[in-house]
Amino acid sequence: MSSNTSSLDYSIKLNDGNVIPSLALGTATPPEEHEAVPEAVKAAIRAGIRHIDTAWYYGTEKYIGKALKELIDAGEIKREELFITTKVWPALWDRAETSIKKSLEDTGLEYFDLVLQHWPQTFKGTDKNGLPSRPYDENGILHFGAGDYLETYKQIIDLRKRTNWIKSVGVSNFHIHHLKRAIEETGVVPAVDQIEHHYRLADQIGLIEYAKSQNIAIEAYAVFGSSIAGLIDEPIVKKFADKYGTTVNSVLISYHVLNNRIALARSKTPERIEDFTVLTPLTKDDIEELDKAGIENPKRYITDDWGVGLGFKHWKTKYSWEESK
Ligand SMILES: NC(=O)C1=CN([C@@H]2O[C@H](COP(=O)(O)OP(=O)(O)OC[C@H]3O[C@@H](n4cnc5c(N)ncnc54)[C@H](O)[C@@H]3O)[C@@H](O)[C@H]2O)C=CC1
Ligand SMILES: O=C1O[C@H](CO)[C@@H](O)[C@@H]1O
Repeated sequence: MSSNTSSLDYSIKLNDGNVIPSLALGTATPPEEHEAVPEAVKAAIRAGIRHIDTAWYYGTEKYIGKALKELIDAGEIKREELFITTKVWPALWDRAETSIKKSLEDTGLEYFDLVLQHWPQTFKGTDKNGLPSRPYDENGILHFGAGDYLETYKQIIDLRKRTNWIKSVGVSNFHIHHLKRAIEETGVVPAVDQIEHHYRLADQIGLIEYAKSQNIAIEAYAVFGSSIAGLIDEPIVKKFADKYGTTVNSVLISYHVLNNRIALARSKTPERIEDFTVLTPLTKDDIEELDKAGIENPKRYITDDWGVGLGFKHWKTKYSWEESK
């Protein structure tokens, strides 16, 4: 690896032959920050990032679309140079076509490079605003188990055959048993599994090994510790940033990129987004040290377990457990 290698130089060939850039800008942004999304997307693309991760659920697709249109119209970038991912949310589990159509309309795109099933879960009903988002009832219970979760993956596969909307098909938050079932029942191995992963989430190691055995690429989310940026101030991360003269953002991204995983990273600050592209040349020993620290002190930031068995045992979400059976 030369000293001027950048995380932008890394990409992965998916099991369907398509190539995915190893670094993506994440866009799961709180509503009060949606207006900042176009500038973040523009900053990312201007910094050389070619991969944008979004989802119907995030409500940010029209803001992404605005930025893309501006850059494409100005001749700064071509659509085919970008890799854009969307996802189908569990409340739309049996309406993948509706979901993807809306995502296409909002982004103004003609196709997505990757469409993921967001969770191996199905929700019933709508929220208090009438939206199929997180449909908690008046007692604060989220009713899930509306149908067979695999229906969503099957519908996305079918849509790829019937339309020109989708290049690659994948899943998110699937554990080993979900992946096995998806492969057995459809014969289509997901191109990626997008999961929470960082050095403090040691319980993903088995899943990652299984994915590798099936040639499923791993996309890591919450690489900075999600919305609370919980990993940014960790002394061990700072230590490696200081050792290599880089930033904590660069260390946390490089941990994945150097391990052949895709890192999804979010910020609305252009200077930080530029730091995402800097590679920290972590050695095998550095990575082992990070892994060891995580095994000793594990942490999961996204606690929407919804009974899908991701291994997080310490969080009480308001769901009706009975309905998941
Ligand atoms: N498939 C799924 O279920 C999920 C997918 N995702 C995807 O992954 C992306 C990344 O994950 P996120 O949860 O957004 O979190 P993240 O781990 O990328 O952290 C984002 C937060 O860190 C802050 N931050 C970044 N650098 C910082 C610094 N140097 N100092 C202080 N704060 C800093 C940002 O302002 C933001 O609040 C999402 O945006 C989304 O695209 C995220 C969660 C779940
Ligand atoms: O993608 C997602 O983002 C939210 C929170 O960041 C999470 O619930 C969902 O899976």
